[in-house]
Amino acid sequence: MLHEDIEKVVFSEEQIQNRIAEMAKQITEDYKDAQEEIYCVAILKGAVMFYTDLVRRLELPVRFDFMIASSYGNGTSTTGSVKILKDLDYDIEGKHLIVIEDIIDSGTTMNYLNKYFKERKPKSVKLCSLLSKPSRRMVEVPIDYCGFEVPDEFLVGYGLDYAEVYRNLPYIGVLKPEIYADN
Ligand SMILES: O=P(O)(O)OC[C@H]1O[C@H](OP(=O)(O)OP(=O)(O)O)[C@H](O)[C@@H]1O
Ligand code: HPA
Ligand SMILES: [Mg+2]
Repeated sequence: MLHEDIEKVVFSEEQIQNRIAEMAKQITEDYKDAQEEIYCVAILKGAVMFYTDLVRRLELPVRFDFMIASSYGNGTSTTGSVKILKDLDYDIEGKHLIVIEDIIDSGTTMNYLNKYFKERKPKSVKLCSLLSKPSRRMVEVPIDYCGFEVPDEFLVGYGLDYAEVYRNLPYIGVLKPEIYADN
């Protein structure tokens, strides 16, 4: 039903948490002299776990903001069309923005959102993603802080879903092939 559906664990809870601690240290160092507060924007739902674990380790004054963007539906490849289901709460003009994502896969979502952010004239925008799957990239997306590069496998857990399930796993893994509806 949950753990039983996992074929293999790709990153354990401990590996994820250790890497997040390193990333948070780096970000804290990079922004320590920033005069203004930092706007940390989670791209939900996938980024929920990573966001909350990362921001609590940042030793910086940050503001929370959330966008909800969706493009995968119930499948394992992008539909190519990104829907914004919730917009930012704040006006980001002149602000430092750190965009926090769970995964950059084809790059479609972040390519779309990058244009959207730039139109709103922030002072700076950096992208922080726990995972990157470079072999699937359809459009180039520069990642400023990347947790792990992953091979071409559909991953679940730690925020990542298949058909909205498995987000609550504390680790990241690959499902057994028989779980996929299109098999
Ligand atoms: O680089 P891409 O190919 O665009 O894939 C990455 C995006 O796909 C996932 O979101 P999804 O649309 O599944 O929504 P979710 O966050 O609610 O799961 C993930 O959280 C990223 O936002
Ligand atoms: O590998 C993935 N797993 C879950 N959601 C995703 N969205 C893009 N890539 C993935
Ligand atoms: Mg998803």
